[in-house]
Amino acid sequence: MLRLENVGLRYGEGPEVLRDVSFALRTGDFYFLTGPSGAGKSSLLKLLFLALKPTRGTLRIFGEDVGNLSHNKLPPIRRRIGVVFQEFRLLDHLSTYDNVALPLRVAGKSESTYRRDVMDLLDWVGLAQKSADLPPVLSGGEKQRAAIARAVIAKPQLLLADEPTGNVDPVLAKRLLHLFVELNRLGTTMLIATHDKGLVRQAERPVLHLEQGIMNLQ
Ligand SMILES: Nc1ncnc2c1ncn2[C@@H]1O[C@H](COP(=O)(O)OP(=O)(O)OP(=O)(O)O)[C@@H](O)[C@H]1O
Repeated sequence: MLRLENVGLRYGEGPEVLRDVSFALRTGDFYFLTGPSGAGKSSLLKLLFLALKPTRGTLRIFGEDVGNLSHNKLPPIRRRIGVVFQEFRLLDHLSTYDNVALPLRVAGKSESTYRRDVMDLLDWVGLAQKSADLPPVLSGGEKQRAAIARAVIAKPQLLLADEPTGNVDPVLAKRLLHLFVELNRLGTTMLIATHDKGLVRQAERPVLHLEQGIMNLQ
């Protein structure tokens, strides 16, 4: 479902921050992405979410050579991908409920078909009491859980998550891991960037490790 061959990335005229990265994910895979700060994890996730294009090499997602696709071909591919951004990117003028429901609304679903699912998911991530609140009054960990709920609500084919447990305590991290495992069991391919060694140990999934832009399978 996703294949990188000798992918390189540089920002402007700067040095390469990803160098000859090659790996493939098959449908149903569950990988962690680790590496020290500045290794290139977020940059790699941005490539996979089509926010950036490789400066060399090839990147295929869902069979499409996305490095060479025109901009108007990208949105339908993006809609098949759920993303948890490191900085959450919630919409401040929408309630927590409306933020989480957004991917379903954008997909043209009517509220009566998803209201129960959104409330159940908010309940699972411990935000049922906050469903009417706007993001600016949520704590960092609450925003993170809302961002995760929004990324998973539409059961995407691929989930990319950047430090999804960076702002929550170990008990909540375990609960969120359970959510990712369940989503993966239902067919979503997972790539989760994390510094959380406990999370990686508990999940017992393979690890892609980036170091100065070079990737190794651990
Ligand atoms: N927009 C940008 N313009 C120029 N350089 C950038 C940009 N974004 C990231 N970089 C550089 O790319 C390199 C990799 O950064 P990236 O954010 O991908 O690392 P990371 O592994 O996700 O780090 P962290 O764990 O701290 O989030 C760093 O040297 C960073 O300074």
